[in-house]
Amino acid sequence: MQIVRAEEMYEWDRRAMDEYGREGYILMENAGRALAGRIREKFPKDEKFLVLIGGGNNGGDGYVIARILKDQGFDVTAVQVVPDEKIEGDALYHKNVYTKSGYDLAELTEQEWNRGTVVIDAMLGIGVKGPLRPPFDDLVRDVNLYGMHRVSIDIPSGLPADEGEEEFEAVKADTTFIVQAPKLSLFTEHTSGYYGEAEVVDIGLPPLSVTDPAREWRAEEDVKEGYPRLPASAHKGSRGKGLLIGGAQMMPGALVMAAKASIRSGAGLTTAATVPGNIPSAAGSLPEVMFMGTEEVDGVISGIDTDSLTGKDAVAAGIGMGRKEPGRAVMETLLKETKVPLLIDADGLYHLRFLLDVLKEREEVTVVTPHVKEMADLTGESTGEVKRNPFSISSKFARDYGVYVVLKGPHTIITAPDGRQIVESSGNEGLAKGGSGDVLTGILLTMLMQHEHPLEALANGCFLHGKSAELLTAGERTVYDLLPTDVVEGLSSVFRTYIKE
Ligand SMILES: NC(=O)C1=CN([C@@H]2O[C@H](COP(=O)(O)OP(=O)(O)OC[C@H]3O[C@@H](n4cnc5c(N)ncnc54)[C@H](O)[C@@H]3O)[C@@H](O)[C@H]2O)[C@@H](O)CC1
Ligand SMILES: [K+]
Repeated sequence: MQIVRAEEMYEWDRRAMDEYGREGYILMENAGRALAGRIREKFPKDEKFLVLIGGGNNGGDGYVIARILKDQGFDVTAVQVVPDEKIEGDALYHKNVYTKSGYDLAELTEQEWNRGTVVIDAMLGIGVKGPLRPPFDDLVRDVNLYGMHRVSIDIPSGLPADEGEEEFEAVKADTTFIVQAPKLSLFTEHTSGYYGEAEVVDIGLPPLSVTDPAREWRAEEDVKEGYPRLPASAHKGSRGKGLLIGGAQMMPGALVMAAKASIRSGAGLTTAATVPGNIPSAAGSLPEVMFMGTEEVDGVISGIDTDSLTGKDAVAAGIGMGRKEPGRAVMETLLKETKVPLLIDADGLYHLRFLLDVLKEREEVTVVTPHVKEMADLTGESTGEVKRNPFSISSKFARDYGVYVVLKGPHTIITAPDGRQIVESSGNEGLAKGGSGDVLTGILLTMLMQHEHPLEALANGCFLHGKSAELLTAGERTVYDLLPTDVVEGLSSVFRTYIKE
């Protein structure tokens, strides 16, 4: 499903009207009808609806919804919250249809606030700009104050559609019925909570009017269809030979988790390169993995034999390797000498910020997998800026350095060097734990070896990781006790449920 900025949504509407012959009032009728249909399915007939109608096309949707619910015998009070002269164009057309149907508009009194059980918020849509002006400022506060179920149309009134805005006041919806396509603010941390339970409603735009915004929200079906199948003749070479580099004397666990995740997600052969002192214990717990000692100074990796890169299908580096000086030279060597996809995570990202010019020179596929803080450090932005602008900041970094970016969070945003983006939303707060990222790195290493396109590889890898957590917490585990190592074991259920034919 495509994710749009407000201007892209307007462009779809414009194309539908100007190029594909749909009059604006017909689009509005279709939108309102589809939305009313979902409201009808969701709420029983004994609810008392209070529809708040604003002055733009969002209000126009409100008029259609109020009329259709009344046509169907629902108890609806409709209130136009702006003066008559503000209602124009398609919204005015539908206001007239509403009144000609014999339906009244009410004044918004204390009694109406108290009588309603469901408020339909059709006050402001994606056209909101700047701080709320009267009467919307008070109305938004009132909607949030009264104890009705709050249903927002398209977007909670007052909420920006796009990323970036820091200050706003908005309806805190319980349910939002989004028109046609999710907007960016559904995915940014400071705004997503306002949507409540969000559902996208298809309003039937002509398919040709829908242009590709190059931003996609992944659904389970996409993963199932796109996942590469293993040929019956699969051997370890066709599943991929991966190299993981990381771990320091005091941090053996990260590499062990990543290596285990890599083989559990289907790698043909995984080699783990780490400081020699860690190998006996790690090898004991992972008999399927090959181990290789690196050069070592003060308990951290200080050099790697570049021959070990030969014959590998992908390399992942940086987890648990520490931030001491010698690591930087190791990362520099890897950036220069790795001729296959190279994934950089964790402490590797710390070193990378001093090696951005080397990164820019690198020609082969490179993947960085930062969380918000690491992204902030890489780009020099504050964490607040990254949280508010995850789409554009990822996109800029990906384009500037020609890399794939996996910006990890409740909605992970995966960006290709050409700016194409996929949002993967599976997973839950049980994953917010040390070690989760290491497991993801192991999975992504395997995915990079098995998929033709890195963007697909990364999206599917994030899906496996997130779904594993979801399936586990739907069963024996909870978000409190879920461990990264459980997520590795949970991969079996994800493959069985979603991938296996
Ligand atoms: N053909 C179309 O145009 C369609 C429009 N749709 C609906 O139309 C909406 C967008 O319509 P509009 O572009 O008219 O925009 P809105 O309905 O979001 O709002 C525009 C109105 O809000 C006022 N406003 C903006 N910022 C304000 C602020 N800070 N304080 C107070 N008032 C403010 C403006 O003066 C204007 O009257 C979508 O969200 C969607 O609900 C959908 O029905 C799909 C079809
Ligand atoms: K709204």
